[in-house]
Amino acid sequence: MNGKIEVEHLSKTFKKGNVQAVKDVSFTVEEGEFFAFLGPNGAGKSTTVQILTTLINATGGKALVAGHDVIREPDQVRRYIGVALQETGVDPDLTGRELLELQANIFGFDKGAAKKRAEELLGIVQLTKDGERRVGNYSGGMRRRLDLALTLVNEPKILFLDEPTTGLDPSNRMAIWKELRRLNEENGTTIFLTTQYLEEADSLAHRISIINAGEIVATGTPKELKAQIGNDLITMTFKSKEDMLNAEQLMSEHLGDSEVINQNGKLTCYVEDGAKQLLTLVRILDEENIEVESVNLSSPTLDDIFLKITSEQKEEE
Ligand SMILES: Nc1ncnc2c1ncn2[C@@H]1O[C@H](COP(=O)(O)OP(=O)(O)OP(=O)(O)O)[C@@H](O)[C@H]1O
Repeated sequence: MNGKIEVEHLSKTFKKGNVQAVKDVSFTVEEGEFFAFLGPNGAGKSTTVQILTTLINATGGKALVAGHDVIREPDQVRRYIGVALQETGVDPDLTGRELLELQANIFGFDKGAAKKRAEELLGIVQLTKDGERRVGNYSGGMRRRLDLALTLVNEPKILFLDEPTTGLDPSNRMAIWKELRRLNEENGTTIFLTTQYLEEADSLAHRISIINAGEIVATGTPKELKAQIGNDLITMTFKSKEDMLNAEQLMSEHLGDSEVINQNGKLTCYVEDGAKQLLTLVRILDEENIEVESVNLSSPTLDDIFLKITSEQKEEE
């Protein structure tokens, strides 16, 4: 047994609607690695998690989890993994403690051991004082923390988390982040996490793959990904839409088409020598009497990379 995830040319087409949700995806997650799958709604993140956790079958390619084939040896795979999916159906009438004890029973703990494990896990996810409340009355954040505790009952070697913090307030998000970091660092748990939040992937993961429309479009450490898009980022806003469109044209002529992105009323561009380019651009716009409202020069964040890669893809399509 190893704590690796090995994926080769994985594809999934849903017959219903003929949707190709995952297209020829390959990656490896090393034992003990914290890996994030980052992508927008509908990118194929949940589908990939469902395939890797044996809940649905791929229509092409191959995946090994903990050294076992997800299609031929699903029972072996399930022995070593923990899964927290986006929607979990639990009985709302049971208390948090009862649910944890039930889960421990399913994993073969006897009554005493199940009680002990439930107590430990309630402590880890800071739900000890809410353990006797019915899960139906838990808040969203409490539910997520309970979901995480449920996945930890059998001390999985590999943990799959599908958007574990979506919709949570900052303090609940921080509590989950802290626990995930601890599991990865202290227990050596391999973690595969999907997220739409760039700062989440940036802050937690050793490596990130960006997935868009079923395809991996970039992979690297957060630092490598940031380095991919050039040194500096210039952002400008304009007094009017007309000025913005004219500026877009002029800036594209100066910098080359692919370098200027028009998004949410702003123009952004990635350049090697930010300060020098900024002066040139302002001069060009001024000559044409285009009124610039604000100008900003900064280093790129993961957010910017994501925007750049996905907008390049849209252009290709
Ligand atoms: N059971 C299904 N039948 C048909 N199409 C599906 C099914 N499940 C997912 N899809 C489609 O596959 C694509 C990928 O969906 P998926 O849920 O994997 O994306 P996601 O990245 O997890 O998005 P989100 O962040 O919204 O959860 C979408 O177009 C979705 O509509």
